[in-house]
Amino acid sequence: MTTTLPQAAAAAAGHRPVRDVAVVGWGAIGRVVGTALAEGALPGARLTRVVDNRPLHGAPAPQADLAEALAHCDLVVEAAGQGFVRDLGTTVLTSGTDLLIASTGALTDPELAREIAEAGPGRVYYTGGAVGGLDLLQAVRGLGDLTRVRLTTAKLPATLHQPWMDAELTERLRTATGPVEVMRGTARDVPARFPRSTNVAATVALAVGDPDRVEVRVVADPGATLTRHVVEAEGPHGHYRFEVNHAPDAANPATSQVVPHAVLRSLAALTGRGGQIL
Ligand SMILES: NC(=O)C1=CN([C@@H]2O[C@H](COP(=O)(O)OP(=O)(O)OC[C@H]3O[C@@H](n4cnc5c(N)ncnc54)[C@H](OP(=O)(O)O)[C@@H]3O)[C@@H](O)[C@H]2O)C=CC1
Ligand SMILES: O=C([O-])CC(=O)C(=O)O
Repeated sequence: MTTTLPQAAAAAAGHRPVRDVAVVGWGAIGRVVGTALAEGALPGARLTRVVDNRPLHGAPAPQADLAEALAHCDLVVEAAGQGFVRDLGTTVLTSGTDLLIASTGALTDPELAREIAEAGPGRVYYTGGAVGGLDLLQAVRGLGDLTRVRLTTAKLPATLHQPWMDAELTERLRTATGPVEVMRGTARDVPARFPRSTNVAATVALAVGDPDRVEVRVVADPGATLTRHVVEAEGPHGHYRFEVNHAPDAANPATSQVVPHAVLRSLAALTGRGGQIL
């Protein structure tokens, strides 16, 4: 059994402290992340509690409410949805617990973004999730502002249907035989309209530093058996294009299969594991 030492003592003894992790949201992302942690996939982290709206059977750690989870962890992985970040993100941080967020779309609300940024002593982190190239876009900002940033997301129509859509758009999605543009906007307004499908826009905005600068197109494509995200950016020092095509999760095709593995990669960095590309 691994023993957790207090951080300072562990550092003095040359040991890396083991992070106690609670996963909130036991769905397409949380289930893979939590199972991997419980199986010891990440030596610097262990699963201590699982939080979900529904009663769980066979989870590899005790199910708990958030208060109990916070008493048994020093890091919460949010894999629940934007609502959790909005309602309970600051609760996690003010308890002194770090928070790794997947539902970055919640941060497009400027007031919440400010509250989360100012809350502590816990620290907030964001996973890159389904998009890549964010490290480079952040680095490029050191040379000056990007002048244009665009994200095009194409997904299967059923994953993009929303309660606010009118009958005509709903019918166009249902009967689409080719790509249908369902929204054009910015990373400020798109993630709130597609809360389970376009957090990537908000994540690109976090890398770029400005949600209003990121132009977003959301396309429903019956041929998109792979979910596609294309990030294009340009500035005085160069231009950049990152395209990813992901297999969707079988049970929840709104989410790409790679996302829990992006979360695990974020966790590996948080545990201070060497040999990481940061
Ligand atoms: N950054 C990125 O690239 C991506 C981010 N995401 C974000 O991650 C979230 C989770 O994705 P995914 O795992 O696919 O979603 P799933 O719907 O598969 O799983 C989410 C689980 O969390 C539960 N849940 C929701 N709200 C709460 C809450 N407040 N407290 C406890 N449990 C809760 C849900 O229960 P119930 O269904 O009963 O509400 C469900 O069991 C998405 O909603 C999205 O915001 C997703 C994909 C990519
Ligand atoms: O998983 C994906 O491809 C993207 C996604 O759902 C999101 O950004 O919310």
